[in-house]
Amino acid sequence: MPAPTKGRIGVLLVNLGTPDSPQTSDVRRYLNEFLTDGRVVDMPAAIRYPLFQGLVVPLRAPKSAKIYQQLWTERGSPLLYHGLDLQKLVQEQLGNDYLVAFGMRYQNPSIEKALAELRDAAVERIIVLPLFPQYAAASTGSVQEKVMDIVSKWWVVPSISFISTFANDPGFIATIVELGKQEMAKREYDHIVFSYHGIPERHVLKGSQNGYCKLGNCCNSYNKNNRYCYRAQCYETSRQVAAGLGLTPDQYTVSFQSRLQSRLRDPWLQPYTDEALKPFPAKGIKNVLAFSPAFVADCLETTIEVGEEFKELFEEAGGEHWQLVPSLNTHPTWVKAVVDMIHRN
Ligand SMILES: C=CC1=C(C)c2cc3[nH]c(cc4nc(cc5[nH]c(cc1n2)c(C)c5CCC(=O)O)C(CCC(=O)O)=C4C)c(C)c3C=C
Ligand SMILES: [Fe+2]
Ligand SMILES: [Fe+2]
Repeated sequence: MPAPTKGRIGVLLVNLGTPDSPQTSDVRRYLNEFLTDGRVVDMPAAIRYPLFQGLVVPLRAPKSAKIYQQLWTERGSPLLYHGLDLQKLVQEQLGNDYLVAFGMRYQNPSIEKALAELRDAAVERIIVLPLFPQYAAASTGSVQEKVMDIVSKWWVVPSISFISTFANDPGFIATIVELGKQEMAKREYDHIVFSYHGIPERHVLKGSQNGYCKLGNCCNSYNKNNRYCYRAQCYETSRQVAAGLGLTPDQYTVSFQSRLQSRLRDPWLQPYTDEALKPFPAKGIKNVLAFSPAFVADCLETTIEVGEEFKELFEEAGGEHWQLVPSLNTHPTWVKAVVDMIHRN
């Protein structure tokens, strides 16, 4: 009997999500879905839903909508169109043996729709690449949970694998180094900042395997004990990029941004970027180059928070030049890095 012909391999690229439009109603819908995810806000559901849907989101949505209006382009949200462009380029390079779909964890295009495309094409197996370089239970973990939730309800459950972290992937690092070198060729910088999306310290401790991670020196090396520790991965990405740029440890700072202020005042990973940059000018650091290596595409957290808000804070503190390095977006080295990760999987 002839062996069945080989099927196509399904690839699912997933990013976090963005509102359908910058109107308050769409931002509210997005934030409601995002902030009631138990992996993002890890409170009991009986408190999380009324607190966030009833109080936090209604207050936050109009303010966030104004920021999204600043970010929005003719093509819509950068996180979305860069994702769709990446999908197209990766598909072209992988060729017809693969089918590449793109989905968002929150809002659209949904993961349900993207997975249905792969199922309808009868792919042989599925490789899922959450587009978060450093594993966090709130980002990568949430995508994994959602994908497993959906696929587990299919009558035929295909083989499925996840690329859970690429914090030190050579192609990922090489792209950031290339982008950094381009900026460093234009002018001299006194200092480099690697600003990562923050998470509550509690999330790091909850994810600590064998009690290894204690928010101390444990994260200073990246090893089999802290492979999925978000903080250790952020340091690892920074070390690798710094090595590629020929920086010594005193020439760069690793810090964390975007903390969700709450009355609970639970600590997030520190130092906080907005606080870390303020003393720079007084120390003679007047020109700063800032990287956002937790994001593979430009979004609110890079363009607005790092590119505009931190720049303003830095200048208010006496700084002269604050420059954001653009995200990887569809840089050819990054597209190839994604293709290589899929081939290796
Ligand atoms: C890099 C991966 C991300 C992690 C980890 C993460 C954790 C996390 N985020 C929030 C709260 C918010 N994040 C928001 C925006 C946002 N977050 C990520 C990525 C990670 N978040 C991205 C790519 C974006 C940008 C989306 C875009 O449309 O451009 C927002 C919304 C913006 C706002 O209203 O200010 C919130 C809120 C928490 C609480 C958290 C971990 C616990
Ligand atoms: Fe976030
Ligand atoms: Fe750690």
